[in-house]
Amino acid sequence: MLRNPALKAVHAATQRYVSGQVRNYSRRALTTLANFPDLRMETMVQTTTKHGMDVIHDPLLSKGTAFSLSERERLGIRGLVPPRTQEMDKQLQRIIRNLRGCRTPLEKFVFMTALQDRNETLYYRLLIDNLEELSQIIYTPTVGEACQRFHSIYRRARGMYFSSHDRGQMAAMVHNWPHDQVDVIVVTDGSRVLGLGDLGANGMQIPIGKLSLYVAGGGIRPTSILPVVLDVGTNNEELLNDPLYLGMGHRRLDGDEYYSFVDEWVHAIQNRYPDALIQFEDFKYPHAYNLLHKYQDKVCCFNDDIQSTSAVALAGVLASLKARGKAIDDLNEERIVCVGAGSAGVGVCEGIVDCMVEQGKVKSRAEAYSRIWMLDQHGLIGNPHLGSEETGKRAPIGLADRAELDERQLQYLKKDMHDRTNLEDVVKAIKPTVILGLSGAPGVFTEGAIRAMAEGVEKPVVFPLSNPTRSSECSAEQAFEWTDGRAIFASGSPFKDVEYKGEIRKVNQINNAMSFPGLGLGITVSRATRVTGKMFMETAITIANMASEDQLKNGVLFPGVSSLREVSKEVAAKVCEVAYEQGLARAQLRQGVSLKDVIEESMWDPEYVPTIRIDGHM
Ligand SMILES: O=C([O-])CC(=O)C(=O)O
Ligand SMILES: [Mg+2]
Repeated sequence: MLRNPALKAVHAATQRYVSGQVRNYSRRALTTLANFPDLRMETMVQTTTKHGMDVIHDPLLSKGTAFSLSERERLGIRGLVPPRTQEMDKQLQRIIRNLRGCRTPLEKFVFMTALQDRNETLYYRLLIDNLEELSQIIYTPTVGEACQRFHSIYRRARGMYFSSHDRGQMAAMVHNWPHDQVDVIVVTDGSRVLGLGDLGANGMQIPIGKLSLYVAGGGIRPTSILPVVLDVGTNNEELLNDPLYLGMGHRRLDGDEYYSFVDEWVHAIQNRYPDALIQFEDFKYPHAYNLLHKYQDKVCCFNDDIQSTSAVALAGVLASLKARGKAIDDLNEERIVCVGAGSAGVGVCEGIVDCMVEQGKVKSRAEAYSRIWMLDQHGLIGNPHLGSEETGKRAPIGLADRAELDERQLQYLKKDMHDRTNLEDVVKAIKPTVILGLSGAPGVFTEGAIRAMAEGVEKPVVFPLSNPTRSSECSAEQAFEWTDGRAIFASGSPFKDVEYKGEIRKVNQINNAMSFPGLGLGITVSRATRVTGKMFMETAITIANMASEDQLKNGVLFPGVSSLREVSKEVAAKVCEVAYEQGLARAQLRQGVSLKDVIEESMWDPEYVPTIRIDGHM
């Protein structure tokens, strides 16, 4: 069909042009490129109507000092950059040296942002080649600090803001975004940024960081992503009183006003980008759930904190079963304590319950719920009508009104235990095999609780999953110390491996970053119309099966962040498979080409490609 001959013709034209055989780029090839924008990537050229400084100052076009002499000529930038053409490897050397010279993680963050604003190709090359080191800067944990300081370190526009004074205008505003093709949108209202609470419009760094991982880890193109903040105000007094704060200076909208605001935005986006995947990020409970339920059957969307966190936590628990010599479908035999009853906590536990039901070893959903003990900031979600005398230590009475618990949280209510029983007493009573932290409350995994857990089981599974590092429920060192080195450990933010009595103990990172880039890639490639629970369940199982026997024996549950592109390919292939199975995929399967090959081909890889200047009349 059109594709192959067209591809070949454009290739040949590029060759002739780049090698200097012809002065002008073939008009025919240009017309093809103009008509089929997708070909630009496959044929490894970038086209532009820009000229001179406009080329240099466009981070999507700029190659810095790497423009070839003939490109400098064609693009009118001869003399505007230093004379020596420097290849990417030399640029990387310089950048790395400067980056490592920064004193603090936040300085590195500012440095990386500046690079992204100058030259995105170089930024993504650097990120991909140093994912483990740099994801800790542009993503968790440093991104947390960058959000807290957003209004002090702000330099340059990126992403879109829709604020309370934009009501009625959003459908028009979306057209201000400069790209016609958008595949993935990450949106936050900044109401619960990681475990740091309400940070209002400062939350913008989160969508930006997540989308950088979509590009670096999932091969989505940098022109096809859109970071968004819905600025519905903030209840953070410090920000409200800070004259440098950049968001709306009023308290948060709530109730109908809030939901109709979000609704206007979703409609506006759907109007211009009907196929884009929308990732809801860092919305507080219960808004997170309500929005998910409102839109998940109507729009291609998901909630990262509820669903991706759930998939990776489930993957961790399943892999830990293997690491403990059990079968992956023995999940129903676990006793799981979950500290945290917000969007992430409830999401993770629902994922575990779904999986138990799917595995078919529980008689009912209620039985699956009975295997999980959930605590919120006041203690166990238990029975308020049991006598209170003999429970021991309890949270101060009167702090909480249990009426605030909703149907979802109440599924976990334990009738035979006192309401608000503290963690240590819960652990002593039930001897959990797994403890999950999704509370955002630093240090809530106390020494007493973890030691009590280690008394009850041979290999305690300890997963403090709150982000960033300072919100972690305990540190890796503490977990190994308190369990005599026996813990199987994973945290949401990275910790270094721990040396315990002369031996290395492995630290795993369970972060939704293992899941969302692959999911987005799978959705984009299959052009799926919806995101489904089955996709997340299969994602979890795929990730859980990635570690080798040897790795599992050594406490490694799955590959680390440095293998994110590999993990994403596997996840994407699975997501595609489910999309076709469920009849949600719109992309045609290509005869004789495996899904994995299609996925691999479609992943963007940051390399400099010839820049072709076209005139504005094309
Ligand atoms: O951003 C992260 O590291 C994971 C996440 O979604 C959260 O903690 O809210
Ligand atoms: Mg999040």
